[in-house]
Amino acid sequence: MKIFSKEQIYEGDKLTTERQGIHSTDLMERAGEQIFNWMHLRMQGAQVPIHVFCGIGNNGGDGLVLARHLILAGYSVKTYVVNYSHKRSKDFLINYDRIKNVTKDWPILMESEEDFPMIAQDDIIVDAVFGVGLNRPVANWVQALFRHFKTSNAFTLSIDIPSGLYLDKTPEHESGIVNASYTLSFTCPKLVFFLPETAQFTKQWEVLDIGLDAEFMQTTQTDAVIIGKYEVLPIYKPRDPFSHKGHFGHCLVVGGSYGKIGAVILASRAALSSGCGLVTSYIPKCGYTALQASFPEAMVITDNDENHITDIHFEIAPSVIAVGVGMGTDYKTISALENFLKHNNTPLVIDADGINILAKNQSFLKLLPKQTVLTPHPKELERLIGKWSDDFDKLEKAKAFSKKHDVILVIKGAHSITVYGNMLYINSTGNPGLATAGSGDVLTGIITGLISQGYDALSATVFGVYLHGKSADIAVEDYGYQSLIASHVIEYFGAAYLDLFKQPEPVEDNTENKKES
Ligand SMILES: NC(=O)C1=CN([C@@H]2O[C@H](COP(=O)(O)OP(=O)(O)OC[C@H]3O[C@@H](n4cnc5c(N)ncnc54)[C@H](O)[C@@H]3O)[C@@H](O)[C@H]2O)[C@@H](O)CC1
Ligand SMILES: Nc1ncnc2c1ncn2[C@@H]1O[C@H](COP(=O)(O)OP(=O)(O)O)[C@@H](O)[C@H]1O
Ligand SMILES: [K+]
Repeated sequence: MKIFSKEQIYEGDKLTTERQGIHSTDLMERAGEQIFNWMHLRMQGAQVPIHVFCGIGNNGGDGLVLARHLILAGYSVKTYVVNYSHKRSKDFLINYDRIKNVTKDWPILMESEEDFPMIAQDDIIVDAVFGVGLNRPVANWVQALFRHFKTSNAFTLSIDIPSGLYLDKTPEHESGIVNASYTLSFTCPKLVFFLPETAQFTKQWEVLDIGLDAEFMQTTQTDAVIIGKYEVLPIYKPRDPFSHKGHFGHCLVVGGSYGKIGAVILASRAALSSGCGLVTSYIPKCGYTALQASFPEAMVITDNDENHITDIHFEIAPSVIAVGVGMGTDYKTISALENFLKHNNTPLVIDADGINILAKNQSFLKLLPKQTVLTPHPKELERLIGKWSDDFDKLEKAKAFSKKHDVILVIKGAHSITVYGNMLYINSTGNPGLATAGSGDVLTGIITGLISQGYDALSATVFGVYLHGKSADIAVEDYGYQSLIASHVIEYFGAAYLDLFKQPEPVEDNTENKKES
C-alpha cells in the first residue's frame, strides 16, 4: 500500500475532481459521509453525546459534513468551530451554511479556553480540527483544548490524522497533539502512524476509500510503501518439482564468540528454515560441539582461535555470507573482518557486531559489495549514521547513508523500515513478542537464506522482514507476547509461508490496524 506525500494527496484530490467532473465540495461530502457511515454502523442511533470539533480548513469541513449527517440521523450532536484563524476554506464555508439549514443548534464558536465545553467520559469527541494542512505550531489555547480532550478520557475519533501531527515532521510539543482512540484516514495511511515518536497518538487507525481517481492511485509512484501480503506475494518464488538443494544456494554464517555461539545457531537455523539448500556456520573452536549437537543439518568450519573469530578463511564457495551475529569486537576480529572484506565479492548480510565494527571503522564501508544488507537495531543505527534530531531526520540520514554506500538498511523495531536509496518499505507484520534475545539473529538468517535462493538483496530483505514478523504473529497465538522466544519464530516460518496463500487480507481501502492498548 502506498503512502502518498502531502503534495500527492492534494494533487490526487484535484485530479479526481477534474476527471470525475465533480466539485471539491462533493469530495468533502463523500469524506464526511464515509465517516458518518462508519459511526452509524457502530452506534446504531445510540444517544451518546457527540462533540464534533471543527477547524476552519477542509478537515473542519469534513467535520461539518459529518455533524450534519449525524444531526439528520437523530444523534445528539454538539458542533464547535475551533476558531484558530479567520481564513476559512471555501468548502468549509459552504458546509457551514449547510449545517445551519438542518439545525437551529448552530455551531458554537470557540476562541479561548473559556469556551471549552464539559466533556464526560462516556461522550464521544470527533477531532476535525487540523488535517494534513497543519504547517506551523498550534496556538497555545488550541493545545489546551487537545489536553482537555485527553483529560476527559472520552473516546476520541480523529478525522484523517490526529490534529497537531504534521505529515512530514515531528511536532514541537507532545502536549499539542490529539491522542486519538481511533483515526479514520482518507486514501492512505500516514507515515507518522508507523514512526516510534508519533505512532502513539492513535491507538488504532483505518483507511477510508473516498473514491480518488483510480489511475492516480495506481500510477503515482510514492517513496514510502507499506509491505503487506499483497506486496510480498509477487516476490515469492515457487519451487520447481524437480529442484534439488543445489538450486537454493549455500549460506555461510560467520560469527559467534565464547558465550555467544547461540546467535550463530539461530541465524544458521533460520537460514535453512527459510529455504536455502546448505548452511555452513563459521565459528570459533569453542562452539563446535554446541553447534553440531544442536543443529545437525549445518556444516561447521572453525576458526583457529578458541574464543574469537580471528581469520575468516574458507575453501567453500557460498552464495551469500552473513557476518556479525555474536561475533564481538575483539581487535583480532576487527582485523579478520577487514582482511575478509578486502578479498570478498560474495553478497553480504551484516548484523550486530559486524555493524558495530563498520561503525567504528567507516573506511571498511568502501569494501562492501553493492547492495550489502545491514540490519541495525536503533542503537546500532545510531553508531552507524550518527545521532538524529527526530524520526524524520533519522530517515533522511538513513537514506543518505544508503545512497552514499549503496547499502540496504533495515531499521529494526516495531514496523521495521527497509531503506534503500530514497525508498522506504514499511513492514506491517511483527509484534512485541519479538522484543526478545536472538530475534534479530533470526532475521539475519532469513534474509541470508532468501538471498541464497536467488531473491535479489532488496526483495530478500523486504520479504524476510515480512516473513519474520508474520511468523511471530502466528507463533504469538500459541505462546503469548511474554513466552515467545527466537527459536519459535524459526519454527513458525512454515506457517508464515503457508499463510501467504490463505486468508485474504482486508482490502487496501479498508485496512484496519490494531495495536495492543
Ligand atoms: N477536497 C476536499 O475537500 C477534501 C478534504 N479533505 C480534508 O482536507 C484536509 C486538509 O485540509 P486543508 O488543506 O484545508 O488543511 P487543514 O484543515 O488541515 O488545516 C486548515 C488550515 O489551517 C492553516 N493552518 C495550518 N497550520 C496552522 C496553525 N498551526 N495555526 C493556524 N492555522 C494553521 C492551513 O494553512 C490550512 O489552510 C484533509 O486532512 C482532509 O481532512 C479530505 O476530505 C479529502 C477531500
Ligand atoms: N515491539 C516490536 N514489534 C515488532 N517487532 C519487534 C518489536 N521489538 C523488536 N522487534 C523485532 O525483533 C528484532 C529484534 O532484533 P535485535 O534487537 O537485533 O535483537 P537481537 O540482537 O536480540 O537478536 C527485529 O527484527 C525487530 O524489528
Ligand atoms: K484531525
